[in-house]
Amino acid sequence: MSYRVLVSDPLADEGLEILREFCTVDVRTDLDEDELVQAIGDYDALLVRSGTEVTLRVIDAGAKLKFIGRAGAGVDNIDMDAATRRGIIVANAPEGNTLAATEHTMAMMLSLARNIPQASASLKTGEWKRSKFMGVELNDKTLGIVGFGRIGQEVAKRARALEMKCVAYDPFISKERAAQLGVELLPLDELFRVADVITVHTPLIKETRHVVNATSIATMKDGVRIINCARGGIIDEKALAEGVASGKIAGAALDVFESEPPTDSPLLGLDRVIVTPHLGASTVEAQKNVAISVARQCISVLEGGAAKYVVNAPMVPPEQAETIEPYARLAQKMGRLLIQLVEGPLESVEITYGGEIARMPNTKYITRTALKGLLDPILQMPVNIVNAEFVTKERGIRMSETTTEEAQGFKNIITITVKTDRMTESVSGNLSGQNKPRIVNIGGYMTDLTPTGHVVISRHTDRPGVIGQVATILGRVNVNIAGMQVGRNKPGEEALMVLTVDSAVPAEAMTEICDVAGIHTAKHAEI
Ligand SMILES: NC(=O)C1=CN([C@@H]2O[C@H](COP(=O)(O)OP(=O)(O)OC[C@H]3O[C@@H](n4cnc5c(N)ncnc54)[C@H](O)[C@@H]3O)[C@@H](O)[C@H]2O)C=CC1
Ligand SMILES: O=C(O)C(=O)COP(=O)(O)O
Repeated sequence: MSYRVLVSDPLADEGLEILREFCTVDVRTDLDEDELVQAIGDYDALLVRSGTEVTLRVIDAGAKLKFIGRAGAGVDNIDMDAATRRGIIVANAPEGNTLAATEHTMAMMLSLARNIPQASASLKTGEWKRSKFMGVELNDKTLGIVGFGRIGQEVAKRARALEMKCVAYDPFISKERAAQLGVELLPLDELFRVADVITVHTPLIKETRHVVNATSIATMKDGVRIINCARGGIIDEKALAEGVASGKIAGAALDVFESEPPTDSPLLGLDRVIVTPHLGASTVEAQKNVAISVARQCISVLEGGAAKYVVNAPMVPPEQAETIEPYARLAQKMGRLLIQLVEGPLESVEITYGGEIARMPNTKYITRTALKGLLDPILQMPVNIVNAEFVTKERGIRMSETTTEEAQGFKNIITITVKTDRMTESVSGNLSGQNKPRIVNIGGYMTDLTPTGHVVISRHTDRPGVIGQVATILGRVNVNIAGMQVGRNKPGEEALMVLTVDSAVPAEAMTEICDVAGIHTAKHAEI
């Protein structure tokens, strides 16, 4: 059991059992931030729910951390930039608790409409007040759904069954998808104007912070009811409390809060506000689902594999992996070759996808592996698929990815061009029959190189005697030449020579080769 996993929020036994088969697992749900910072250095993975703030300090202290798993959907409690910079894979379990959160939302809406929590509490104190708890029907009312993703859509299906009219706002969902579910997409301001009940189901991001605020509340119907089973912070709690206190808002149902647990929130003192302590995902079924999902992803990542729901790196669906992976491996080798051919700090990297590969949806993934190939050999920190783009940008290296139909006579071609403060170099590669990787062009000269092992790549004046001298030097240091290719554009001008050799070339021999009359540049590279 070489891997150690820290579980810092309650996780269902079904997940813990899977983890324990492969790892040493510590469940410690009582740690504050300082204690977590103290402890995390010993662990390869951290699994959380919403109760743990995975801050920059925690991530920085997690020297061995490779994986942070969120047993649930929302990842706003994890410092994503910090994890990404460190190359730590963050994954969640976004599907496992959708129905639990949906059903909780429906329960909240029905409770709001019929004052069930208040009536229950009143009766338990010995009262019998039937007129005080007069409710409203949901039938025929308009439900406004802000955020029409997994939960928003499931809520809509159930609200339609209650014969509510459903309208939704989500800038990333098509009208057609909404129409299939009998839902009309509206601009947000219009949704706020027409809805009798508003429920929010977005992630908490800067665009959604306080979307329900004093200004938007003023545009809503008098007597509107508002539900938040998504994230505290999507609704401005102060504005909500004022709206409820003034009677503008007939009631609010909250499962989540800006600060959890909410201590001195004015909302807790209002009769017309019903609350639950972040119970949206708290069903036996959902907890089993999310625990199993993160446990499996955790083990897969620790064993060098992929995670299904990575949040901070491009994901390749399993059915596309077979096509994409060989290109990713080629691009990584091209990056690795290029970095050994150039001198000086990198200024820009340009990656062009030509031919059929240009139409594939996962070029971002290939780009990151190319960047890993380029940067991993020269940086102290490990560069991987998670942090490759982040590290590139952080180092001020301009990066561009272009796609074109033009494939220079091949079916597919990838070209990587790098500029440093003193030179430009490019490498093109493709996959030939049976996905065999080839380097087909270096710096504008055609080649046909299998990218493995040691190579010497030189530019020289195309005249008799130069190649012979290089071969003599290599012979003298006992480096066997396995293959040779020379490319030139015109006789007598510059030519590019690629020598595949069976072992590394000593530095002194490379210096000697560079000094041969007629040699312009010469580099040894291991691909
Ligand atoms: N109370 C609880 O225990 C639970 C809460 N949640 C929370 O519910 C929320 C929704 O979860 P899912 O439906 O699973 O996520 P999802 O990712 O399937 O859906 C979120 C939707 O919000 C949309 N969106 C993004 N930016 C938007 C914007 N600016 N305006 C409007 N819509 C925007 C996205 O396009 C997406 O369709 C999340 O905040 C999640 O953390 C989820 C599960 C349990
Ligand atoms: O999945 C989510 O986004 C949730 O909010 C559920 O939170 P929890 O795992 O119950 O702390």
